[in-house]
Amino acid sequence: MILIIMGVSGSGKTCVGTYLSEKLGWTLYEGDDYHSKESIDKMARGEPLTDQDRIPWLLQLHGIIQREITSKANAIVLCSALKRAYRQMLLFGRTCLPSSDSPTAVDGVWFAFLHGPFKLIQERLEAREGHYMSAALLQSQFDTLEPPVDTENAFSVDVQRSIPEVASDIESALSVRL
Ligand SMILES: Nc1ncnc2c1ncn2[C@@H]1O[C@H](COP(=O)(O)OP(=O)(O)OP(=O)(O)O)[C@@H](O)[C@H]1O
Ligand SMILES: O=C(O)[C@H](O)[C@@H](O)[C@H](O)[C@H](O)CO
Repeated sequence: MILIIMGVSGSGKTCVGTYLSEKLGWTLYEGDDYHSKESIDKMARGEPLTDQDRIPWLLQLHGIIQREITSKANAIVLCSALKRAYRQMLLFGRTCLPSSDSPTAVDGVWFAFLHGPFKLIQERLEAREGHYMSAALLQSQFDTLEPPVDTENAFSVDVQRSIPEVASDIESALSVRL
């Protein structure tokens, strides 16, 4: 089973993913670790990434997902995956381009979409310390976001709850899909 935890910056991907990885013993891949230095510097300057910035990053994560599927492992991948085309690229690599009109899924790969009100996520980002991503980029994240649809093997999780509760909601959603 591959769980891709997605959502805008500040939605809680790292906190919830780390909590779940430790609880379930699943391997955790933090998508931020695979951004280029140029992309990180760009975000640190308060500039949103473009599709071109994200493609090599998404293709790296696609390679990881493919490898984990082949080894029949359980793993958690943290990736904003804001656009449907990005999610298709995570699943199918370059072959998904141009993105098809009808998104498709891969058996055993699920997207947990962390969602919540702009103001709450903004407050959490503003309180976060030691991270290059500024709260000033949050609006561009919401502007770019295309919430996943059911045919993408996706489910939504409300982040207006504690980290353990959000994690428990993800576990419950997965348990009825296993
Ligand atoms: N459910 C929650 N309840 C309270 N605080 C939370 C919750 N989820 C995340 N936070 C806090 O919000 C901030 C952002 O969380 P986190 O870094 O996990 O988000 P992210 O989606 O990984 O962000 P990015 O994509 O920028 O890395 C952190 O300071 C974290 O402690
Ligand atoms: O797609 C993007 O714009 C980035 O992945 C952001 O969503 C992340 O929040 C960034 O990696 C900081 O962690």
